[in-house]
Amino acid sequence: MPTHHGAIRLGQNQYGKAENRVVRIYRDTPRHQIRDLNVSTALRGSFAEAHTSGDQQDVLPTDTQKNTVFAYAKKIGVASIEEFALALADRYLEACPAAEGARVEVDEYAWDRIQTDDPESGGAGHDHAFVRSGGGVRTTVVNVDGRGEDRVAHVVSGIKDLVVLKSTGSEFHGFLKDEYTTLKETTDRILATSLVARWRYVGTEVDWDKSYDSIRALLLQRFAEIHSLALQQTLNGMGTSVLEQHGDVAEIKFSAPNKHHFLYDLAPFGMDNPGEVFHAADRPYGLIEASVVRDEAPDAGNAWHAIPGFC
Ligand SMILES: O=c1[nH]c(=O)c2[nH]c(=O)[nH]c2[nH]1
Repeated sequence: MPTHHGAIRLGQNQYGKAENRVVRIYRDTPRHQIRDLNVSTALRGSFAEAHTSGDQQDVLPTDTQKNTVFAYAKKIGVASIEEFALALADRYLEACPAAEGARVEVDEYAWDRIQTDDPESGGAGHDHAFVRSGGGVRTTVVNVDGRGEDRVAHVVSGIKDLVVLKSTGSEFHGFLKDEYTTLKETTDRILATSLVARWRYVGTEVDWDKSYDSIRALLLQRFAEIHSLALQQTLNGMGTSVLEQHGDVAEIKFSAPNKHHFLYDLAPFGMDNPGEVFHAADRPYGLIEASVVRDEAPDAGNAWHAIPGFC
């Protein structure tokens, strides 16, 4: 048995209610609106006693955190996931004096109106029937430290599960080779990924929905436009465009599995295969992670606290 020296103490900790699935319907007119959320909350601060002696007097229960999410969906509504998360974080810090910081993560699932042939809808879709949209899950992670004059708020928003593919316009060649290299060089391959992108805002005076729609559209546009020499180069190009066009974004991080599509060998069946039939390999996948940052960006502080999956 090795001998270990030194005192043993409680390390970093936080606690909250994960994955509150709250759906807010706006039904003030016959044309309903929906905001469909997955909200996770966590408090950090002076909670040592809860872990050591088991004294819970400073602990705002996770059950209360959950109730607050649902109560706030009614009380203040969901103007945007960022506004909702910021309001919740401030509320938890007000309600729980021992908390020094609050982290609220919100995913939002988008719904489209179902298109019917009803002439009255004028092609604008049904008033109260929806179909879940593909095309990525909107995310935000809000961290608020302190209260009043000492309050510091960080917002990292993003998109995940954005599955995109180019059937040409992607090359990969000129790479380093050793005795284990078998990969063939190519000037025409499929490029596909399930993108996660998260970007950090400089402040909180942002038109959140507009900014999200614009960055999402820009990411897709640049993925389509950039003639890819590697997924790395595509990600850097996408991130650079976001920072160029959005002065309120300090940095953007990507995590992108390279969803390999291998040309299937049809020669045994006497057929050629000029980029037509592929095996979509599930795993292993190349995992490409990159961030693009603005030199003079303010310090990230706790902005990336407990966001896994990025380098
Ligand atoms: O876009 C790519 N980047 C890589 O680093 C890589 N490595 C590899 O085998 N294929 C690819 N494709």
